[in-house]
Amino acid sequence: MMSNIIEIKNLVFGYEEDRVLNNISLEVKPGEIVLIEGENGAGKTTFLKCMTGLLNNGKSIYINNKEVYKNRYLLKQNSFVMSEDFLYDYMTTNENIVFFQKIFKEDSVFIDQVNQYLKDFEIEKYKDTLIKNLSQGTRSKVNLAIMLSKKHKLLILDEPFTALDVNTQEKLISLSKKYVLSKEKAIVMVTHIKEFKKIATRVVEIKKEG
Ligand SMILES: Nc1ncnc2c1ncn2[C@@H]1O[C@H](COP(=O)(O)OP(=O)(O)OP(=O)(O)O)[C@@H](O)[C@H]1O
Repeated sequence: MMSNIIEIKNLVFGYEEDRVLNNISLEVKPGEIVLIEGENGAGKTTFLKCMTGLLNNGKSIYINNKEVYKNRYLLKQNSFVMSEDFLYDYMTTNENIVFFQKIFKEDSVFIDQVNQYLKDFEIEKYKDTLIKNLSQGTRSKVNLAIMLSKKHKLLILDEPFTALDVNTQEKLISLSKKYVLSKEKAIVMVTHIKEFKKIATRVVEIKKEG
């Protein structure tokens, strides 16, 4: 029996009084690419943020049969690319990489891997540039290089392509296919890009409340 990478059990969440997510459950297995669909405002981003622990403190989210709430170290196996990144504007690309290595408690393999992605994405020349001076697309690539290099079992993607060129989109798609084939990692994503939707192994719809 393959164990789940993550389980969401009866998740209920609302920002104020109104519920956005009402009793959502989902189990994700290694090798799956789950596409989350739903109309605008249905709660797709909210759902992904609950999965990452950015909202709701990890309540109702289970990794290794333990609730992330009170066991936040479990989040270590998640990596996520959301519409906003967490890069520091007044540090260079390189300084951000070293900073995130510390935050994620990664070893030197992490640095080598990020540098390889910088090469693959053809943005090596921006290593000593302040993040605030990068174009949106280059910035997204730096973030992606960092997040893909973090050790993870689950990659959470919320419209990661908005600022990415077709070349980088293709690289991310072929990387994702490897996740499916190796059956070691999984992806949960929200995207409107057709090419990326095609590689989903499952579609889950979130319905708007009320
Ligand atoms: N920070 C917030 N504070 C209060 N309400 C919020 C906040 N973020 C989102 N909402 C509300 O929660 C609901 C779900 O929003 P969410 O962004 O999760 O939907 P979505 O399905 O991702 O939408 P879209 O397809 O438009 O990106 C919406 O009614 C939205 O107005």
